[in-house]
Amino acid sequence: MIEIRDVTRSYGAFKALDDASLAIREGEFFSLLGPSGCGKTTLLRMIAGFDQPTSGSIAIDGQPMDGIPANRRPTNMVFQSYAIFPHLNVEQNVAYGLKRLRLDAGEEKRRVEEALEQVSLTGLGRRGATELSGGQRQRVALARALVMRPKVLLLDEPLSALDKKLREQMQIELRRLQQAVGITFILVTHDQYEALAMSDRIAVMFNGRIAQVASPKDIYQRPVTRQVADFLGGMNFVAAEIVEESGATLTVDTLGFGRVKAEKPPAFLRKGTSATLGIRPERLRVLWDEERFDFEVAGTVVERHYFGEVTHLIVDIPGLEKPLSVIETNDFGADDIPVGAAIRLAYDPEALVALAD
Ligand SMILES: Nc1ncnc2c1ncn2[C@@H]1O[C@H](COP(=O)(O)OP(=O)(O)OP(=O)(O)O)[C@@H](O)[C@H]1O
Repeated sequence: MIEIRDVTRSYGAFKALDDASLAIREGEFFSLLGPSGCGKTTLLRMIAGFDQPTSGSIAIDGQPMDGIPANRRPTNMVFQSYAIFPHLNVEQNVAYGLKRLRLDAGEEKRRVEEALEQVSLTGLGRRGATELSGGQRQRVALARALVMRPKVLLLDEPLSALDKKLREQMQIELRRLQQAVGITFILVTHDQYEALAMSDRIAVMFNGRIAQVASPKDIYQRPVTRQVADFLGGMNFVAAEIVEESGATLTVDTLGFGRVKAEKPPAFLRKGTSATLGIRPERLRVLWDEERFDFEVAGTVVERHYFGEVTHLIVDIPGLEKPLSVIETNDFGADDIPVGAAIRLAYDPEALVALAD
């Protein structure tokens, strides 16, 4: 649907986007995720036609977009600062872009009503734009884009101005909306939870480069580099030495976990070189009393932090440079484990991922 091929955008010697290639599928909810300045808005603006690649090409629906201005592309953009017109009411705001299509009055009205219904604003059409909450204003901005029936809706941090609770509610609504209208959504965000919660697939970006493209689950559970792992929530890193490589499996030696097997990430990990293993804090489980597990590490609790439904334990493991971070639910009393306690932790070897540095 959208083919981005070897796209670079330079400002002088600086590359805001550096040789990015990406294929976004039709009907997909796709997110561009990364820290501030990584180039995600630059890429979105080039898809929209507000900016041109220095080199490389973008095609939408098989059509090369070189030289095609924004208003002739099958895309529509919703901005972070949802600039709706304060002197117009909701209906007029939504109908604004339709004017140049010169539809007859009945058809225009139908399309506006349909768009308002899609964003759950039915009945608020006559409301003044200034008489709306932040969430409602964001919906007007969405309706205004949807009413144009784009093939691709581009969203540049559309929820970042909303408070946390409303943002979470809008995330669910946006996802529902995308599934209902069935068009391709491309979202720019620096919020990993937002990307995980809404997307079919995510591209994680750093310094103008795409580091990984995968489903939320794969990005979270199978990050390919340390940087991706770190950006998407907590991760324990354990230094490892690669002793054997067979197909997709690596055998590595670690000080804390001993010799373990881990799935090989794509590219450049060779026998004899060092690597990093990663394991998420929630994939470590406290073993109680006589409970035994095939895969255990033993250590001492050095810190305990209570978070209501979970407790966060920091556990010092002999041989490990850094203590492990463990997140345990409180249903079995993890919140009662005292600092200084000797504990054992179970882990599933499948939860250990080998990461490229
Ligand atoms: N017109 C410009 N001239 C020079 N540098 C620019 C220009 N526009 C963007 N940049 C630089 O390109 C890099 C990428 O910017 P971009 O806006 O794409 O980042 P981003 O990932 O969207 O970040 P944010 O989340 O902060 O919006 C930044 O370092 C930015 O300073």
